[in-house]
Amino acid sequence: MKSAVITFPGSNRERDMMKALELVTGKAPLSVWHTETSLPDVDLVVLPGGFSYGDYLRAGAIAARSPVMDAVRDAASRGVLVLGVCNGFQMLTEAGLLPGALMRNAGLTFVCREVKLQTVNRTSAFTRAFTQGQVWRCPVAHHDGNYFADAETLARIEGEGQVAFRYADGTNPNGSVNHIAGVLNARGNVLGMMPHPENLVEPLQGGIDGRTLFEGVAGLTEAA
Ligand SMILES: NC(=O)CC[C@H](N)C(=O)O
Repeated sequence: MKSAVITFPGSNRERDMMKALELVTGKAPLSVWHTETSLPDVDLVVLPGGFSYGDYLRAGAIAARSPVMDAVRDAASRGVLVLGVCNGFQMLTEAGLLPGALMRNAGLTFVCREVKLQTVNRTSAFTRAFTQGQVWRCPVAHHDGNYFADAETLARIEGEGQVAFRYADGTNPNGSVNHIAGVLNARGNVLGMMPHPENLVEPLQGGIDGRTLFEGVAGLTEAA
């Protein structure tokens, strides 16, 4: 599987993401700077976490207007897989590639801890390697992770199965509506999520729960 990770000014999880992808897929991703106007021919494009443009204006808002985002939009429309983690999720909502918005955490503080996620839709490449309803561990680190969508949008994404992950076991760290931690586009090839699966892929990190997502993307395993 060929992948590319886009770095923006202020990204800080791009290396973690590249290491996780190489570890799980056996192939090093390409690194793309945000000023590029085209993308290499890849199966997966990743917008990593961080503090692009210092989170000025709104987290992800300025990066969402980067030159490379037109190429990301084009890739998504062609069915290429696009994954946005944390700041990347914020960029995808700001770019209109995913519904809803990420607001300031309900507790108004930065949260850096481990949460439990439940996989509630396993029809996408990102979620197919999980079992239905699987609860898994994943770290979060953000101050704007409070997912919100208006009532109409919420009813639509819930009805269409676009909610990929929910915070489970009372671990919602930010007040997200319906405990939503990850959202798919209608076609299922774009996923945004606040937690960081790339930070739980080898025993040295305290667990390997995050590997399942990358295995699904790479088509390595598919749960029954
Ligand atoms: N780890 C991250 O990507 C953080 C995203 C963003 N800067 C926030 O704090 O909400």
